[in-house]
Amino acid sequence: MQAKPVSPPSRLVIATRASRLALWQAEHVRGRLAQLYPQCEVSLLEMTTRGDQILDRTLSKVGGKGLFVKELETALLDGRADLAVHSLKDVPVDLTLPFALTAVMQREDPRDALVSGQVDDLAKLPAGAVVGTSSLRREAQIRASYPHLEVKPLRGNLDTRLGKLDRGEYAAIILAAAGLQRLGLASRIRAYLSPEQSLPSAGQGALGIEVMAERADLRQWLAPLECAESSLCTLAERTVSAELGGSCQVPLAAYAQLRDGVLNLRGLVAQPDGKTVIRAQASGAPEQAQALGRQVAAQLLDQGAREILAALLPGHPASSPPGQGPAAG
Ligand SMILES: NCc1[nH]cc(CCC(=O)O)c1CC(=O)O
Repeated sequence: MQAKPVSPPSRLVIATRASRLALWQAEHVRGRLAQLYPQCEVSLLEMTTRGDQILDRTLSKVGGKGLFVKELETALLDGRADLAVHSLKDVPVDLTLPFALTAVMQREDPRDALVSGQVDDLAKLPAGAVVGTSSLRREAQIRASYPHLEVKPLRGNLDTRLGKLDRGEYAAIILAAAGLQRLGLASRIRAYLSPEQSLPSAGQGALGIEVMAERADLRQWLAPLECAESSLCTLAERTVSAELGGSCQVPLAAYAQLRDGVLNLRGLVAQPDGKTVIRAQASGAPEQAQALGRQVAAQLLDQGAREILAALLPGHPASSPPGQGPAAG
């Protein structure tokens, strides 16, 4: 039986954070929707989230899970907005009913980027030079490769972070290439870090659209925004995070690529000081995205991630020996 066709929407409201990057992303979705549904009036509902307000501490210490997402979800719940646009890497892996991640859009550049007034390579910085990032994932990978550098926290939106670099507080900073490119700031990028140098975060560079799961109408309207390849790659990546507990208090990276019909997934767990870095990878059919994610997570745990997680997150299920945690879902 065919699904009953729904008439196109006459009005859609997009919930978004009010940062310049978030607004660019929401406008991007608005543009796509305007093309698909020319009769539809699409507007933005700008919101400030806890993640935007807390600037004095690193998010990992605040317990960052969903900090950029929660407020937008209240707008979906009470009907002020129909959809929320997120950077996928900020969307918790345990997002669950009544909400649903309904579309992952085509991923742009997933890489981390080096921004600096001084060098185009971290290796060229003198001992003790200060590198800015608040991501434990970036910090651990920098410390592992460049133990002579100092890593200091760097918070705030993109403009704030670049301002701090320009005022000389850091010799270099690391940011997601996608954010800089979206805001027309690609000229600030001095070098792109390869996945070998800095394995990206699960979902980095992709946008995710969240709705109330019950809105079947919306899910049908938004389906054309979905990118099958980005969806499979980020599903594999997010499965790694989910299996390892999905915390941003752990240096954790996962990056998948689809090439010639084969999905290749890499994962990494590290100690924040970079003294131990554990890597795993697996390849298979794209339909196996979730299985590959579980496989990479299991390899990481077996190779020592379990001890790292146990030290960083005492009592977490992923840190207990096999068989003692809850069944993986
Ligand atoms: N954690 C904040 C955040 N969330 C998404 C991006 C960049 C855009 C993206 O990855 O899609 C950034 C900034 C950064 O990491 O430099």
